[in-house]
Order: sequence, then structure tokens, then C-alpha cells
Amino acid sequence: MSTSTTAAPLLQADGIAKRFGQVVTARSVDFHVKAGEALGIVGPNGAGKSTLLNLVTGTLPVDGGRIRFDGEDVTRLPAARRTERGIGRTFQVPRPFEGLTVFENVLVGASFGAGKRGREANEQAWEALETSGLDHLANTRAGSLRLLDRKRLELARALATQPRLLLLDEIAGGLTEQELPTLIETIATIRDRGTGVIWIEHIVHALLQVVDRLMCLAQGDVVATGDPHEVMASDEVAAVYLGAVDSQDELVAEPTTAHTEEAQA
Ligand SMILES: Nc1ncnc2c1ncn2[C@@H]1O[C@H](COP(=O)(O)OP(=O)(O)OP(=O)(O)O)[C@@H](O)[C@H]1O
Repeated sequence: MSTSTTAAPLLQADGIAKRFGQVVTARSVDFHVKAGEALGIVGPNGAGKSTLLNLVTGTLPVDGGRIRFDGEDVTRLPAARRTERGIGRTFQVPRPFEGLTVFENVLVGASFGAGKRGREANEQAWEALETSGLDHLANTRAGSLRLLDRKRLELARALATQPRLLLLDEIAGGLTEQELPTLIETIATIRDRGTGVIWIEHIVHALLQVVDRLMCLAQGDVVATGDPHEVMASDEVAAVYLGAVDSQDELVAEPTTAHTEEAQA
């Protein structure tokens, strides 16, 4: 658990708005994260979760609202400048440089993300590899890694930029139940060292083992936010997920109905 949750927010996002044509991915979203705190984000597919991360990193511009990082207004700051300030991220689909070794991949993060050179970049890359539990595979070609190690590499590449805020986009996706505990432990360690973490994840039980607060998004609106277990138990969140299940059921139900009518005819 975080030890510094009474501190001022590291990241403060107010009234964040974003739309793609008719699709509203953020209506007026407020959230914050403190140093040493982990915020989880859940919500059905298409809720706007990844887009929200892209707005925080600066990969996409906001349509409205304000983002402050460590007291500075970064709303209009280019993505590279935000990385330099200490906002790092992993991507939903890891895309390492397949032909480079694991170490070389992480060195790229230390060099271009954190702006380190020479020995300092090397040390930073090693530290990121050790934290991610990937140091034993430093000389392996990234293209030959299994999924868990690709995820670890994704994490190490982000850590090599020395983030004070780490954004994780479905880092546990696709992993087996046996593979989850070490990854969960690693994320908790990073948080406990004082890094702010925002973690988007569909594997809710993994999320609940780490996050201090949870926010549920649906169609660009915050449905609930607060204590993780209370949020997951709330009627509002149940309705959102039930809605998603209902619409899937409808899709499944159509052919069944048609089949029954056919049989009766
Ligand atoms: N660059 C873009 N251009 C147009 N529409 C986009 C773009 N990025 C996202 N969208 C749309 O915005 C909506 C929200 O997408 P987003 O990826 O943020 O959702 P999500 O909550 O992360 O979903 P998932 O859990 O499936 O990853 C979707 O309808 C998506 O198609």
C-alpha cells in the first residue's frame, strides 16, 4: 500500500474532454494520482480508457480540460517533453525492436526517453531490467521472447525513461494465471518506491491486488471512483458491465430465436 497518499497530486486532470466525430471518449473527466499511489481504470471495451492515457502522455491533444503534472500545466506540452518531465507508459500491444537484444531495446528507452548517455544510460537500462525481472535475458533477441517476457520488456522500456508517473495499458492482458503474481508484485514494488501508477486492466482481480483507488469509465463518463472493492461492488458499475453482457447476449440470442422460429415453421 502507498505510504504517501496524503501528498499533493503528482497528476491532476480536470474536465478532460475528447471526441472522435460522434464518439465521445471523455465528456468531462476529473482524476488525480499521487506519488506512490496506484489508480486503476476499468470499463467496457471502447469506454475511452486507452484514449485517456494518450491524452495524459500527449500522444493525442485534449479537446478541453487541463492536465497538471507536478504542479506544471502540461496540457499543451508535446509528448516527448512530457516523457522528459517523467510521464512514462507501456502499450497494450508490445512492439519492441524485434532484431535488437532485450538490453538494446531498454537502452533505447534510457537514451531517447530519459536522455541519458554512455555509462549512465547503461546503468539505467540495467536497473530497469532488474526491476522488471528480465536481466537474465538481457542478450536475448527481443523477437524470440514469449508473451510474459515481452510484457516485462515493455515495462522495462518504460522504466528506463525514469518515470515518476507510469501508465500501464493492459500489461497483464493475455497472461496465464500462473504468470500474473510476479508481474503484480513488480508493479506493487514500483508503486511502493514512490512512482505514481495508472493501470488500465480488464483482469480485475489482478488490478485489485495493487491499486489504491479505482475509476470506472463508460462511454467517456466516470461511472464510479474510490475504494477499489466498493467501486466494483457498486450498482452503477454492475449496471455498466451488465449492459455490456446484455448487448452481447442479444447478439447471441438472435440466431437462437431465428433457429427456434425455423424449427416451429
Ligand atoms: N484515433 C482514433 N480515431 C477515431 N476513433 C478512435 C481513435 N482512438 C479511439 N477511437 C475510438 O474511441 C473509442 C474509445 O476507444 P479506447 O481505445 O480509448 O477505448 P478503451 O476503453 O481503451 O477500449 P478497450 O478496453 O477495448 O481497449 C472507441 O470507440 C474507439 O474506436
